Amino acid sequence: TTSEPERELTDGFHLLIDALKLNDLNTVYGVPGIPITDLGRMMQEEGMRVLSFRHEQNAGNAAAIAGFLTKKPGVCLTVSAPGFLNGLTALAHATTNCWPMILISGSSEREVVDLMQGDYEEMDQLAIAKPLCKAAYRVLHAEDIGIAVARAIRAAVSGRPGGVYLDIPGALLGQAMDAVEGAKSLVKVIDPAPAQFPAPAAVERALDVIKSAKKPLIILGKGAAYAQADEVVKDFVEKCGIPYLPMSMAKGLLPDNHPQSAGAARSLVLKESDVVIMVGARLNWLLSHGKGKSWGAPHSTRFVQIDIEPREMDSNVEIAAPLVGDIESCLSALTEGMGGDWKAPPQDWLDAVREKRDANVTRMAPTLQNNASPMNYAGALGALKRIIEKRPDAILVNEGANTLDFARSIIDMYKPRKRLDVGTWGVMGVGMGSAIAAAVETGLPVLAVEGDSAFGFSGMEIETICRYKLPVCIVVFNNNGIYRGTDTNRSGGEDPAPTVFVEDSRYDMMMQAFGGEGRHVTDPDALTRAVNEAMDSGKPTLINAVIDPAAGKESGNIGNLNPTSVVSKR
Ligand SMILES: Nc1ncnc2c1ncn2[C@@H]1O[C@H](COP(=O)(O)OP(=O)(O)O)[C@@H](O)[C@H]1O
Ligand SMILES: Cc1ncc(Cc2csc(CCOP(=O)(O)OP(=O)(O)O)c2C)c(N)n1
Ligand SMILES: [Mg+2]
Repeated sequence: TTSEPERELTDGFHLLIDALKLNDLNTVYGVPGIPITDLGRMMQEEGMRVLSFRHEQNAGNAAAIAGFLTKKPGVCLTVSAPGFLNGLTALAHATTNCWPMILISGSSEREVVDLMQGDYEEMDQLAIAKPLCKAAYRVLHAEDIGIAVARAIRAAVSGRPGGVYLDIPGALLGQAMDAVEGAKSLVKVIDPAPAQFPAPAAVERALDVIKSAKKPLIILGKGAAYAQADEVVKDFVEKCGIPYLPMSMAKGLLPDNHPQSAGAARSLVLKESDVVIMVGARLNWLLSHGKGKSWGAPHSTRFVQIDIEPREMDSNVEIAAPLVGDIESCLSALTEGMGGDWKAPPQDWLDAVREKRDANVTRMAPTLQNNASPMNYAGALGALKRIIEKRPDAILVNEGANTLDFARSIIDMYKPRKRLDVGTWGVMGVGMGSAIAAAVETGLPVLAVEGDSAFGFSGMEIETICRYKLPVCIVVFNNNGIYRGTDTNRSGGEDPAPTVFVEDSRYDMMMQAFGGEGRHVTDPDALTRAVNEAMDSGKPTLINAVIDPAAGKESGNIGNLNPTSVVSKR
């Protein structure tokens, strides 16, 4: 009898790897452990880049930012239960910011979880993930891995991008199947984020509203940055001649020193504009929900809103001209519809905006040139502003309260997707994950400007940065505390106030512990020298920048969001 030729087999491990690689997902951010330790080793063996972190939240934040920067889902890989939960915060953060990300977590077998029999790191992860992300799937059979990965990719990048959870029970990885059948089960996703064209009637309506404006304003949001339609955005803004306000992570879509930039005249343009064109930006808390004292009289502003998500319209205030579609398609249609005889906005409006902006810039300029020691925010950030001006390709990561708010207005950006910060939530702890992903995905130098509290959330990843020898220069604005370093314990007791840290701590010495470069500076000139040296060397560097503990203010610019007690102290 002629024996059957040995059938070649594949298994869940290899099908998952092949499915990711087939779809050009070759980088994974994660923390190893049961049941995915060998998966990470095999990914590396198959030529994927596997970056191993010290905490899954930072790996997830890296995957989230990778999604924002590349328009492909960033992939985070974790163990079950606690590892999954650590990654889930980042998955929810990605979803809140409309960035594509896939969290792949190992999990326990269904039969044990559903009977709650107490497995190692047991948790009903799929159920827990569902409400916190855009889509969540579980795979039970090896032959379904191909379609599951395809679904996860399409769910992450189509329409409004977001986070997707993919649940991988341990036993799935070991499931074997015929290699030929396995290869046939894989799916290369076709056109996962299709262009979505606006309806011609919606374009007409929007143009009519814009034409009627006496004081128009464009607000560019991080959706416009994410879209990577940079030339289309620039052409639209310059053709219509309307002043624009970039939201934090949209800075650099046009250079912040562009003649139409109204960044330094934010208060005036929000209050005075009569038509506002939202481009990939939401009227959420960051824009006072489109109402109240930051804006003109109630219902006096008419909104044109460009967004891929139809349900975003009327979320906070009435939208006079909803334009549903992707940024590129919508702006191209508007630009085309403007035709050749488009009238620029009234000159008195353009003059008012420009005069206000230039007056504010002129008033601020001298404060940015001070060499005070210990430093204040303006002096330290003035130095970093001048460095970024000379290094427009560098990526700036930024988090903190005062460290965030002052940097956002002081450090101009000149190119798209160069400023990575706390996003829609205002969440602390995204710094090191963002810095690692920025360096890995772009190969460009990264300057991370961190409040000392913000740095503390993800600071252990400086070992990760040293281990992968990433070109990241971290500047810790050390004011000995959260918002300030001068708070005192109101009870008069021994313990320090909840918002202060050890005095004169030396974060630079932490970096030296892992072989990185550590510097300690107390004035802007020394800060300038240290940052330039770090960015020229490309070596992992941490600069401990001493900031006057009294220089900050509670919660930076958003202290008003804090509830206050009306009960007098007993
Ligand atoms: N390619 C795209 N085309 C159109 N809208 C997009 C695209 N990508 C994301 N968006 C939308 O952009 C908006 C981003 O808003 P938001 O995160 O509030 O920005 P910002 O905080 O900068 O104002 C979201 O409502 C999202 O649906
Ligand atoms: C996950 C999470 N936990 C707490 C908080 C609340 C917060 C907002 S800003 C901030 C740190 C501010 O201090 P820092 O030293 O970084 O900056 P500076 O003002 O220059 O001194 C905290 C703790 C948030 N936003 N997210
Ligand atoms: Mg601080």
